[in-house]
Amino acid sequence: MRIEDYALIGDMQTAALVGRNGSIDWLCLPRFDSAACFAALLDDPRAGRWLLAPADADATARRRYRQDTLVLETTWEAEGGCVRVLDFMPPRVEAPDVVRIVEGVRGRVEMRTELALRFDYGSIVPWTRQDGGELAAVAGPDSAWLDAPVPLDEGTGEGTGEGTGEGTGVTAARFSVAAGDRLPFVLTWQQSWLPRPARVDAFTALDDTERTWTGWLRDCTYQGSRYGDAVRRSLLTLKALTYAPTGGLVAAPTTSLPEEIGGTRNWDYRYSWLRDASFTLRALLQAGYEDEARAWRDWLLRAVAGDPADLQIMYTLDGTRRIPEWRAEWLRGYEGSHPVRVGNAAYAQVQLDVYGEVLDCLYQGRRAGLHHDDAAWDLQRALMDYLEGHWRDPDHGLWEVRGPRRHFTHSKVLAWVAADRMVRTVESGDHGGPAGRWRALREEVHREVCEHGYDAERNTFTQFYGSRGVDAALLLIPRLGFLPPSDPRVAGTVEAVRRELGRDGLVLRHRHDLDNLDELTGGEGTFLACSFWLADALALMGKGEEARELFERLLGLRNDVGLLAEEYDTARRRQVGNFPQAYSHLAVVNTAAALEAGAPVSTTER
Ligand SMILES: OC[C@H]1O[C@H](O[C@H]2O[C@H](CO)[C@@H](O)[C@H](O)[C@H]2O)[C@H](O)[C@@H](O)[C@@H]1O
Repeated sequence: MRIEDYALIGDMQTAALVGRNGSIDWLCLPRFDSAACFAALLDDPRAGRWLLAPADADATARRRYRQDTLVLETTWEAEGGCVRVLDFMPPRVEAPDVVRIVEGVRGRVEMRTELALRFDYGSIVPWTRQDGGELAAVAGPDSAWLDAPVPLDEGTGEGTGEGTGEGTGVTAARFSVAAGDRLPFVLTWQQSWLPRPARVDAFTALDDTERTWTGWLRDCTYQGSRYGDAVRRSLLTLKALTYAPTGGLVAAPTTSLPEEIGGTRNWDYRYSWLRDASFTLRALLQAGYEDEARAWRDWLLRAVAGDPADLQIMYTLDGTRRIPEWRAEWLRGYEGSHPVRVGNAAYAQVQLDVYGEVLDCLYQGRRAGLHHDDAAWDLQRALMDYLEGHWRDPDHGLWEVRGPRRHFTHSKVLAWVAADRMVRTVESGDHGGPAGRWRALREEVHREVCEHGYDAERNTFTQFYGSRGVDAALLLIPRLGFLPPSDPRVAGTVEAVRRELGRDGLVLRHRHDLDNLDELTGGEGTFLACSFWLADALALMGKGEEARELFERLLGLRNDVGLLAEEYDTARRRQVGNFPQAYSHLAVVNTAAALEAGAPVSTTER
């Protein structure tokens, strides 16, 4: 199945991907970054999945989310009639649950279900048994129960013709659903040494789940009407990527969905990047969500506590610093794209832009009315002190290139942002600090960037000092307030990005074939967030019509339930990269808000 054939359900601690064919092919329990118990997404059904669909192979499905919720509703037209399946994960009380309710709509439809639990990323077939009328499965630290309203044929699954079958630990059932029937299936997980958690009533859980999501969205202050639906779906998606117990945020709930089909640029995004989280929080703040911003700020204070020299660009959801990267060699990868990576070695990289991202986010939070205590300001000062001594260092840049460190122009621009936001905070009278020194630093960084990061002959800022390439991140220059949109260097850079990185109207983030940027082979799709940034830059430059056209084209790339991956392959016309990706969804919110307000404003003007 294509990446866009999946929909997301989640409980703000983990998430699952449900395929258009009724199969849940990805689920990590109990947390986003735990091992997957369904990993068919990255291999085939033998790596674990849960299918629930009409037995009729020619049945057709229509999907949507119920109102403003994460309850997925799939309506099947099949031989004999019509059925509806509701898939969701209720707000977590004791343990994670996946609930699937089958509702007969018309006539009588034959259904089938096949459950193949495969703990530890598809590698462990649990021991299963019938226990008090339900299926119980256990292996090592994991146990799970399937509470089903129909008799289950345990261990003798009929097989799907796709690799699962008798004797391979597939639990299956066939049953029929008549109009008016409502059949609830509940899968529950628990650590294997603990007793079975209390049973969840599926219908009560449905009400609770709907109430939770619609209640959350009721607090949204976003006013726009033209793009309101898209913005609400993106906000819900961003919220679904937050880890409620700590306030951390994952960049995406998946690992190793490839940036190029069949390629090797496959990464694990189930961690909290300071950059992605800062961007996300600015988008949520813009829509009035202060609680999330406050929770993340507290997460940040805990995660980065200590010496600012030890600041990492990413952490796990609980703030753990070490995220070793390894390969799940037994998984073939999405459509053969291997390796499948777990963990992310980028945690040890130096990416100096992160300081500017965090300081900008905290500055925006304060402007939005978020109360800041002295601990937050002390942290900001410590980060700024560190940056003052290190902004001249080479780094790996925001694209995390796995090659030598360089003087990335975007990283230096963000050093300017850091100094600028600190100066503005002092000027606003909120806090005290050496504003004069920071002002001088701001000047110095600006001068250096304009001297070394700009190629006058080509009239463009360059990816790094002396580089032949450009970088789509430079589209942010006017939005960040580094130069006004009317500056000819901004226009020149936007032109250069379109010329050198443009693909069918969208943009790559950079080119891999110039300057030996990294040691990896193969390419990647156009980067969706950067394509939104192009729309922002165009609007700022007074090209509102072009910006709107591009934005609406980007909205058209969302799947049938409004979701976007990280990238889009314009040649194959399909989404690529991890899915759904916070970067892409927060860009929907930011660009929509800016376009609906007339034209985007720089983050300093908001
Ligand atoms: O493709 C290169 C890099 O891709 C990942 O980084 C990207 O994802 C991060 C999370 O969304 C984002 O913060 C960063 O800007 C992106 O470039 C991956 O994590 C890296 O290891 C990889 O080198």
